[in-house]
Order: sequence, then structure tokens, then C-alpha cells
Amino acid sequence: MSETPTIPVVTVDGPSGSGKGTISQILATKLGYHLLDSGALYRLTALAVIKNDIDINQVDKVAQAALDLDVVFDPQPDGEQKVLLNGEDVGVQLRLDETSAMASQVAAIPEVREALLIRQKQFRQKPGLVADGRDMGTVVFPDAEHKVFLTASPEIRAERRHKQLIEKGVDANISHLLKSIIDRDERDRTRTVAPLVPAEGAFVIDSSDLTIDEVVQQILDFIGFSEQ
Ligand SMILES: Nc1ncnc2c1ncn2[C@@H]1O[C@H](COP(=O)(O)OP(=O)(O)OP(=O)(O)O)[C@@H](O)[C@H]1O
Ligand SMILES: Nc1ccn([C@H]2C[C@H](O)[C@@H](COP(=O)(O)O)O2)c(=O)n1
Repeated sequence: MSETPTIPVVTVDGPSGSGKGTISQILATKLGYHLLDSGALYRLTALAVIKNDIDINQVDKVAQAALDLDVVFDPQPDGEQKVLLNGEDVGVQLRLDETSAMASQVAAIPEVREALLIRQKQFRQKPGLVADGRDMGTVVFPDAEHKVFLTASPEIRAERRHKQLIEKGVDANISHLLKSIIDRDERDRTRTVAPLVPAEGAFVIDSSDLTIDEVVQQILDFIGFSEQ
């Protein structure tokens, strides 16, 4: 009897600023796969909490906000994704400091993680999915064929984030960025639900001394995909 073929998933997990988003977007385009930016779902929940003035301690209300998210991810020709919340383009709001800080808090609530689980699994559509986050290989898609854990030193990640913000015209202080990266790593690694750890069998890449192209190529080699 033949088995039902499962839809392939490539998971890319790692700490903040390790390059997951950038690398996953390029991989999805090259492989012709869908893309799940799971961090955006936590950021969207955070934004809904802020906009609706929900008390973060009222766990049921925060989880309900996660369940009720009216969100559309609209892939653009350049590989970027436009994110619409209740029809509003919230791309910039998602990246504000206030949203990032709230996202980190909502992500530590088990009921919120549970609420977002089914939504994340629904992204697994043919011909395949590249899923970027913290627990893609450990919790959301434990049966994924290919799991990657991307990292880089906190100093390099702070430098990259600093450059990214300056290029966007946002004023940023590198020592402040480094401190917030170290704090966020600690929170993500030590939380009781879905802590940030490499999945068993994951291909671990330290990109501190690698270019974006070199990282992408290492992952394509790992997957066994060759470009024509
Ligand atoms: N190997 C690399 N070499 C140089 N710059 C890189 C590399 N990987 C990523 N970058 C740059 O680092 C910045 C942060 O990358 P990115 O936003 O993809 O990280 P992330 O892990 O998705 O972060 P977050 O989890 O906070 O969303 C971007 O400006 C990206 O272009
Ligand atoms: N699968 C995920 C994705 C993200 N988070 C948390 C980590 C951050 O605090 C926040 C925003 O993520 P980012 O956009 O920076 O990748 O959400 C998580 O816990 N699990």
C-alpha cells in the first residue's frame, strides 16, 4: 500500500537577528515554496493587544486576540510579504520597539502559543513550505524533512540590526541593541514553553563569518537542491 506523501517543510529556527527572515525568504523563492514568518503572528497578536488595550495579564483575552486575528500575508513580486491586519498594512507597526517587547511577552503565554498552533500548521500547502521562527522544527513541524538552526554572535547580530535600522532611516544605538538582543535571547531560551533550542538533527549554521549567499548555499546543499 502506498503512503500519502507529506508536504515538504524546511524549518529555519534561531535567535533574533540571526538572519532567519532574510534567508527563509530567499529559500522560499528559490524552492518555489510558501513562506511562514511565525514571528509575525506573535507580533500581530502583540499589536492587537496594544490596539485593543488588552491587559497582558488577562491571558484568556490575549489568547482570544490571537485566535481572532484577521490577517492576510500578501507575497510581493520581490519576495517580501505585505502584512494586513483588519485590512490595514501594518508592516512598519510590527517592527516598532513597543510591538517587539509586547511580542516577547505574548510569546511566553502557553495559551497564545496553543491558539497560534493550528494557524501555523495551515501554512503547510503544496508544493512546500519554508517556516521561520523559534520552534518550527521542535513543536510546530516536528516531522519536517529538513531542519536548520541559524545563529550568529550577539555582537554581529547587533551590528547587522544597527545597519538595517540606519538604512531605514531609524536612529539606533548599538549598545542598546546588543543589550536587548542578549535579554531577548535569555528570555527565549529559558521560557518553559517552546524554548529556543535546536531541533534534534538540525543543521546548525553559525553565520557570523558567512555572507547571506553562503548561508543560502549551505542550506540548499543540505536539502540536496541544485539550481539549474
Ligand atoms: N549572513 C549575513 N551576513 C550579513 N548580513 C546578514 C546576514 N544574515 C542576515 N543579515 C542581515 O541581518 C539583518 C537581520 O536579519 P533578519 O531580519 O533576517 O533576522 P531575523 O533572524 O529574521 O530577525 P528577527 O527574528 O528579529 O525577525 C538584516 O538586515 C539582514 O540583511
Ligand atoms: N515561532 C516563534 C516565533 C517568534 N517567537 C517570538 C520571539 C520574539 O519575541 C517574537 C517576535 O519574533 P521575531 O519576529 O523577532 O522572529 O515572537 C516565538 O516565540 N516563536
